[in-house]
Amino acid sequence: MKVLKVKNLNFGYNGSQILHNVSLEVERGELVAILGPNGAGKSTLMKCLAGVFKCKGVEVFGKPINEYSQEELAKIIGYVPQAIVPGFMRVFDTVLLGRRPYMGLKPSKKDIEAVKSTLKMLKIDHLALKPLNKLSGGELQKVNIARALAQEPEILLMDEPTNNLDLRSQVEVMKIAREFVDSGKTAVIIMHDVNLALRFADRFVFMKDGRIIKDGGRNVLTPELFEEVYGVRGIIAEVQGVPVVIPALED
Ligand SMILES: Nc1ncnc2c1ncn2[C@@H]1O[C@H](COP(=O)(O)OP(=O)(O)OP(=O)(O)O)[C@@H](O)[C@H]1O
Repeated sequence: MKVLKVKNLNFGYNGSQILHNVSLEVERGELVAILGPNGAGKSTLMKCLAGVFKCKGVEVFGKPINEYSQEELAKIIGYVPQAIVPGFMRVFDTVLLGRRPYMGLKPSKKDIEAVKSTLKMLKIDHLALKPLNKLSGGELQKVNIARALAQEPEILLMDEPTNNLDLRSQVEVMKIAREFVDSGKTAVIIMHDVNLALRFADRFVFMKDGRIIKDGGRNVLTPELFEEVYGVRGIIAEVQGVPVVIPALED
C-alpha cells in the first residue's frame, strides 16, 4: 500500500526552483533513506512530504496532502525537523506537545503514559524535568525524536536525526526507526552517513541539484553513483553481508 506519493513535484523559494520534477512512492513498511550532498533539496522535499509547505502533487494514503486538516495530518505524520530552538520548556512538556492532536484541554492518563514510555524508549527519562536549554545537542535531538514518536504517527519523517549523536545513540535511533517500520509503519529519513543508512534502511534515494538521481535497494550503490552524487569516488566493500563505502582519496 502506498503511504506517500509524490508526482512530478516542482517547488522552489521566492521564484527560484529547487525541486525539479520529483516523483517518489513509498510503501507501508519501508525504511527509506534520502541521501545526497548539502543543498541537494532533501529537507525541502521532506517539508513538502510533511505538509510544512503546501505543495501540489503530494498524496498521503491516496489523498492529496492539502485536503488534510493540520490535526488529521499530525495523527498520521510525525516530522522531526533538523533543529529545534531550545527554550525554557521542560523535556516532559515538550514531548507532551506530540500528544496535542489527541488531547482535550488536559492530558489523559494515556497521554502521560505515552510520554513516559517514549522517554524511556529513547533513554532520556532521567531528563524529564530538565529545561531544553540545559541539554546537550544529542539530548536535544532525542527529545525532538521523542516528541514525534509520542504522536504515534503512521509515517515518521526525520531530517538528519543522527546528527549530534554519539555512535551508540546513532545506532539506538536507527534501531527505533527500524522497529517502528517493522511494526508495519513507514519511515523516511534524511541521512548523511551512507554506511549507517546501508546498515538500517531498505531503500536509498539519492538526490542532487533538486532531482532524484537514483532510487533503489543496496544494489544501486556503485563507485560511479558515489562519484556522480558526491563528486568523490567510493570504494565499496562488504562487511557481514552489508555494503560499506569509503571515499577514495585522490593522489
Ligand atoms: N527557506 C528557504 N528560502 C530560500 N531558499 C532556501 C530555503 N530553504 C532552503 N533553501 C535553498 O534550497 C536549496 C536546498 O536546500 P535544502 O535545505 O532542501 O537542502 P538539503 O539537501 O537538505 O541540504 P543539507 O544537507 O545541507 O541540509 C539550497 O540551495 C538552500 O539554500
